[in-house]
Amino acid sequence: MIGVAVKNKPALPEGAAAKLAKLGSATVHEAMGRVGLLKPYMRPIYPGASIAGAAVTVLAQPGDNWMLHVAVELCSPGDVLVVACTTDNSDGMFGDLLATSLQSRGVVGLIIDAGVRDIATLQEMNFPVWSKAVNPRGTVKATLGSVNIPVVCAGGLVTPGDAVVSDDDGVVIVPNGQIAAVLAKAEKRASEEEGKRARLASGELGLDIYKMRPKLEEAGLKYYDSLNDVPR
Ligand SMILES: O=C([O-])CC(=O)C(=O)O
Ligand SMILES: [Mg+2]
Repeated sequence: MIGVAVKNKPALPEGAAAKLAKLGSATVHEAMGRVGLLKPYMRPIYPGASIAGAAVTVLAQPGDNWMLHVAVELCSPGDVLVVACTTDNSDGMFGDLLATSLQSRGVVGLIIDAGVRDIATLQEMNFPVWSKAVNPRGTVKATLGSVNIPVVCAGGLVTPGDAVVSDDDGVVIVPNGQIAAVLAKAEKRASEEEGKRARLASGELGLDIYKMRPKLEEAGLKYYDSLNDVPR
């Protein structure tokens, strides 16, 4: 689907973005049933950023950032721009000028399965980007793609209005219709982790907390006092 720009998309449930950002990509991905992650080559351009928001999607052509300019107008406060390419590309499609434009519309970050440049300025601006590459190589504005259609970005399906959760660990996509259920599961998981963290900090072993000893024994694990005692 090329040459299409869709103006509207579903909103996130009220308050979901802040909760998802706080829970983080690892907990949200586990709560989804260990799915939803983009490929781990998608790295933040600086550490410490943690965002969640509604996806505005772009399908761009390699070496061409024309559709990013089309997308800016279709973004609303709290959105995250998600850029996929019709074929593999790592050119520097995005920099501080486009970021200035997105920030003026309240966009909280960019996920791009291609390259980004001007990263020192992006860090100063507090505009986080997760990308495949950092690359000063510039792009043209010559070939149509699309905005706000379903795209595959870094191996993950992203539909406009899905929740994007990104932090130092990576990027996870939560389909819009699953957000409430995933939030409930993720919050339960986070509170259970708090209890576990306190027990581990006090020196209790995961082996005991998770009742692993009988299963390890059943699987055949044997302890020896010294390497010399091991039959061979
Ligand atoms: O202008 C471009 O093509 C990308 C860029 O560097 C910017 O947005 O600052
Ligand atoms: Mg620039």
